[in-house]
Amino acid sequence: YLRRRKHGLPYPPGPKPLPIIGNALDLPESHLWLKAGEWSKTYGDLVFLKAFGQPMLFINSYDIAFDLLERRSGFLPYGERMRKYRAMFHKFFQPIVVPEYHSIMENEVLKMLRGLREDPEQYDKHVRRFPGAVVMKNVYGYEVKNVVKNENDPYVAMGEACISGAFDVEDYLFLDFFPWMRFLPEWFPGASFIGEGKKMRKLSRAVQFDAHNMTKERMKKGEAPICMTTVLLEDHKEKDGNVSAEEDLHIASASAIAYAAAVDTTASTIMTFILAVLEDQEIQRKGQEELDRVLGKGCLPTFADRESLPYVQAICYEVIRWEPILPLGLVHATSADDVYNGQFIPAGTMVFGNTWHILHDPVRFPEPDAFKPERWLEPESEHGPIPVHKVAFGFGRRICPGRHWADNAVFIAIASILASFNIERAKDANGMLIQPTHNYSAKTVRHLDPSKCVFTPRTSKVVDTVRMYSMQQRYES
Ligand code: HEM
Repeated sequence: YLRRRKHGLPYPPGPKPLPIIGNALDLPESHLWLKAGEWSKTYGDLVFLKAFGQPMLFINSYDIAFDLLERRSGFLPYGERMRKYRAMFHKFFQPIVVPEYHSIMENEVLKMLRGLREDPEQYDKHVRRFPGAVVMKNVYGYEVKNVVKNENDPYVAMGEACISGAFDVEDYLFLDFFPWMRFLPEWFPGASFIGEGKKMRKLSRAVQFDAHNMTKERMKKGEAPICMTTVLLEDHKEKDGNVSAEEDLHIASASAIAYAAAVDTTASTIMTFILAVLEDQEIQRKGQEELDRVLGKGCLPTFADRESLPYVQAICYEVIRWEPILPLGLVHATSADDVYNGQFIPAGTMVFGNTWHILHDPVRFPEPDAFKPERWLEPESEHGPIPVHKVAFGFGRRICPGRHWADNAVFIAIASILASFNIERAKDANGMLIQPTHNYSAKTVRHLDPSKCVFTPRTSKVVDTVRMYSMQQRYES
């Protein structure tokens, strides 16, 4: 209050706070992005709240997000450790490096197609395996086991447990408001988070180090393929040929983060594509028509075909726009007091860029809830769609470092599924079509539940390609 008085400026507008608890009762239990969008109708595109003294700022327009998070990104700094990780991610996920992973992606897509053909009931698992397998190869040079054989890959199982635990932690966000609660004894009613915290700490250490140490062992034996871990370890060797414990920890952490950040986001995006097709078969028909016309029926696309497939590309953009996987991005905090358009933003404010709202703006995206790839094919105009990659991957210097990788992985997965299968709604025991589910978890990264559907191979040529590939795999193993 005294700081604000010093500036003599108002906070940005927002719902009226109550004494002590502030706006705590205004915050919904889930789908905060929708509520924040609603507030913009009353308060404008910059909405300010305080819950138990914690200031929060919601940015509901692209222009303000660009101003505050891109132009003034200095007001959202990051620490030395994050700077280091970002440099590591950049080295392996920047646009000129990602094409080096194309052959791995094309190869892993074939395994996904095989999974979808042989075991369609578990289609979500095969979709999830794809980004996981590519990133495990990129990061650790490790070949993930197959889902078809129902083999549980130990590293993937551990990674999955850690990701799901990380999202469960969101149930304990109240600890940010009542930090003293961490001093409660574990037996205290409602203090189960202490035990959960201990479990998560153990798991996250295992995720950080198990695959990392496995790669180091393989390096010693001269068996490790070149990957992010081997290159970084070589780069950070000191004069005595060893990597310091501190650098080793940084490398292990950056690799584990890359895995966790890549799998969920990419898999959820591909799942959304399958939902869009189940909702509207016309999308599938048009995508397949383009693929057949450009490549010939039964041929699988490669990255070399991308430029010739504008409609398929438009489907990829629309999938990312329609159901943003991180609807409020990742929350940031301001490090210093700031003034924007005559309004005071105190240091320590949690800042949320409302990706969902920006990508559902009815002016730029007419009928925003409809899945319309065509909107990306229209000539660019001043009030036309904002390129999806400028919003869905965050803003400024904390922008997603994996966006080029994700863009490539999503394209090859969607184009290959379209070329290979007709996906339709399954029928129930009475022969009635089963409605697809729109059930997304409401956590930071949204997960879509699988729908009941049928994958029918489109041509025997695709079946043969996938089968030949499977035979080759069996022969090799
Ligand atoms: C469709 C897929 C993806 C989407 C929609 C997505 C979206 C995002 C968003 C919105 C952020 C927050 C940016 C911000 O704070 O402003 C983020 C951060 C991040 N993403 Fe992604 N991402 C995807 C895929 C990936 C992949 C494949 C990787 C790694 C290979 C990755 C690595 C990261 C990392 C490490 C961060 C944290 C960066 C930081 O805090 O400085 N992401 N992502």
